Amino acid sequence: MKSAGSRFRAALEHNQPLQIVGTINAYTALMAEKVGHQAIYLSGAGVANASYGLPDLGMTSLENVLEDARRITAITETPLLVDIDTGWGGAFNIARTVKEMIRAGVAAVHLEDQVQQKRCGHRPNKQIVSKAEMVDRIKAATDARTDAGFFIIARTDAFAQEGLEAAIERATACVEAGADGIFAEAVHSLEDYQAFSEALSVPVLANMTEFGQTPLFTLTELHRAGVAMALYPLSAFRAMNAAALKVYQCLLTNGDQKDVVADMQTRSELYEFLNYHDYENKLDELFKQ
Ligand SMILES: C[C@](O)(C(=O)O)[C@H](CC(=O)O)C(=O)O
Ligand SMILES: [Mg+2]
Repeated sequence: MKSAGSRFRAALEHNQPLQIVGTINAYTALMAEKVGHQAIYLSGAGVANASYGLPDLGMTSLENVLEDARRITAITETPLLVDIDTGWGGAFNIARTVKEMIRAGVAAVHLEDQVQQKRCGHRPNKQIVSKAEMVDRIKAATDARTDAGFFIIARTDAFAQEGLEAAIERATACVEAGADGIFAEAVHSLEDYQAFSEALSVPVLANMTEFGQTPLFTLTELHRAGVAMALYPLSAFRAMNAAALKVYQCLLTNGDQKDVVADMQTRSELYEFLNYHDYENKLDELFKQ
């Protein structure tokens, strides 16, 4: 079996752009895999929000994110991209983060140039570290690779503060430092993506997060702009949250769930994704009366 990183590289080669979908937990990863997605994502915001009920402000740790990543890699071979925020510290911490991610069966990570007290990329008043410091982060990450296939994406949040040219310059420096891909965060237009992809020799990632700074471009539009990876970090999570809220409100208001049963995934659908019957048959076979 090829390493997770090599599987990610293969998926990237065969899908242009490669859709990378957020899977907030192991079960949603199973659903994404079974409907045919080739790459999945563990969002930093998602771990903070869903697993800890916290905002995406750099409050979760390496161990917190690893725990959620391991649950996903234990159940699916679909390559997983993980958001490692700022890498959780200096060069040695970043090296340890990369090694632990590889050990956990993760295929790829993105490491960003915000200060440790980071914010969501689509919020105002983000602060970034110097280009030199970001290059050091990337060098620490690429040097720590214990699997040559492991895919390291440098994310730059520089566009918001410093504009397109400076952001491309920073991205170029990250590529020179060994980054395998560039995540151009919170850019505004297809022309911006085009400029990144034309200037860089590595695949560019576009973040199609909803309710942010970037319009929700189609896959065809992104392809034309030279984008290689399209990320949907929290799309399913946002939809799940709205559905759950509706159920909680309905139970309170109506005193029963009849009005929302039609919105629910059925027991048999759930069992299908879980391969439930295979497990049950095995049990019957092993413990025949
Ligand atoms: C991609 C991201 O880093 C994430 O953690 O999922 C977020 C997504 C979001 O908050 O919409 C980001 O873009 O900063
Ligand atoms: Mg994030």
